[in-house]
Amino acid sequence: VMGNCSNTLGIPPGKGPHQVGCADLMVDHTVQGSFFRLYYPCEPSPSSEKPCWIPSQEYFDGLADFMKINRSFAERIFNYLYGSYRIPAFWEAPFKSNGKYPLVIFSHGLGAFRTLYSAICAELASRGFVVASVEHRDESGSQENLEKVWMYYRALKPGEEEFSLRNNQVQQRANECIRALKILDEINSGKSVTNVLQSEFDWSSLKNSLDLCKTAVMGHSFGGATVIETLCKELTFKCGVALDTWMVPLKEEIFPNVKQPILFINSEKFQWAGNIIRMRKLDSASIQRKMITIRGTVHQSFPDFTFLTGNWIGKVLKLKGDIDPHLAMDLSNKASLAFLQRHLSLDKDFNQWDPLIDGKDENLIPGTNIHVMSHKAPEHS
Ligand SMILES: CCN(CC)CCN(C[C@]12C[C@](c3ccc(C(F)(F)F)cc3)(C1)C2)C(=O)Cn1c(SCc2ccc(F)cc2)nc(=O)c2c1C=CC2
Repeated sequence: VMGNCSNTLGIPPGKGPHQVGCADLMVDHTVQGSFFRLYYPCEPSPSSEKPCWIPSQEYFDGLADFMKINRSFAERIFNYLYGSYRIPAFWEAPFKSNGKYPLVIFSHGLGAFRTLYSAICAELASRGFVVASVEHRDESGSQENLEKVWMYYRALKPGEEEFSLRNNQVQQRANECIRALKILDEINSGKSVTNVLQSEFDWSSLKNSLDLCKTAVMGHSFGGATVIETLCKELTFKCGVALDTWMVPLKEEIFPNVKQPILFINSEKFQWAGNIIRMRKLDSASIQRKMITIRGTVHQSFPDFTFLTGNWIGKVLKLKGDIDPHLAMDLSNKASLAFLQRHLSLDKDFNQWDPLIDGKDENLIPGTNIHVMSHKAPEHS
């Protein structure tokens, strides 16, 4: 793990009643395996510490590759800027057994990895969800794999057809979300699981603690496309929350097969007409499909970076929008909680935020800010 991660400021902790713990599970090193970080309601445990936000140096290398910058230069920059941050959760704190919790599977964006959305995952866990943030092995992220051989983000080869690569990747990503669900289903029914990572966490303490009838899938950008692909493949997922979705990897012919409710939460700056038009093709008279846009946000307003960079650098690197990042994250999380309560039939008080699902807030736009010509292009065009 990294050096002195002294900075507990930065990423905001969950606002709900539960303390949050986190633990990593890697079932096996093959591509058939599964690797995710679990965020869960935990017993107060002063002895546990909050782990570093970036688990190991190789993640900085993965980020450097992704951003096409020199690795050693990036390592120095990232260590200086981000090396000291912790995530708002207690490492391997004892699981709080308290009835059955609903489950959310989270899918990260292109070039990202399982720890970068901890503000979202920790908030949900503090509200009484168990959240599995999957680490995808489709070479769209950076992660440890195959006996610690690293599979870095793979840039497109010249001439490689982006769509077929991305569609294959989104299928693999969906399968990884479904595998994580299956593994948690086995743990829930008391099956013992071997964790290839050194971990003191007692995974058997999760036995009978998940209500798998109340399962949702959530994701950012490429992870938003993964939400749609996963809903299509696995009906156990009752609904989806898609954050600033990148619709490019998806085949439109699967859209009629998606039967579950979806909440699209978009940033103001990332979206474009073609992408919105494809989201609109998922509109349905019979299945609830909602869309809201958060004023003053950018694509990176959803991952944790948005909290960790000073205003000046954050704006230049487009990691921050004009809106206060805490306010933007609050609106996104509360709208998500209200939508999850509605479609997982939870008996909580998240329905207090129902107006946000309809964009009723001064910092929200119902639907989108992108003007999409509503008429269809003439057939003969
Ligand atoms: C030139 C590279 N070129 C690659 C195709 C474009 C790179 N890019 C814009 C970036 C990510 C950026 C970023 C991160 C992190 C710092 C840091 F300094 F804070 F570390 C800075 C700057 C560079 C903003 C995106 O790809 C945007 N994006 C993302 S970003 C997900 C992510 C990745 C790494 C993170 F650390 C946090 C979040 N996920 C997607 O699923 C999709 C897209 C676009 C379409 C689909």
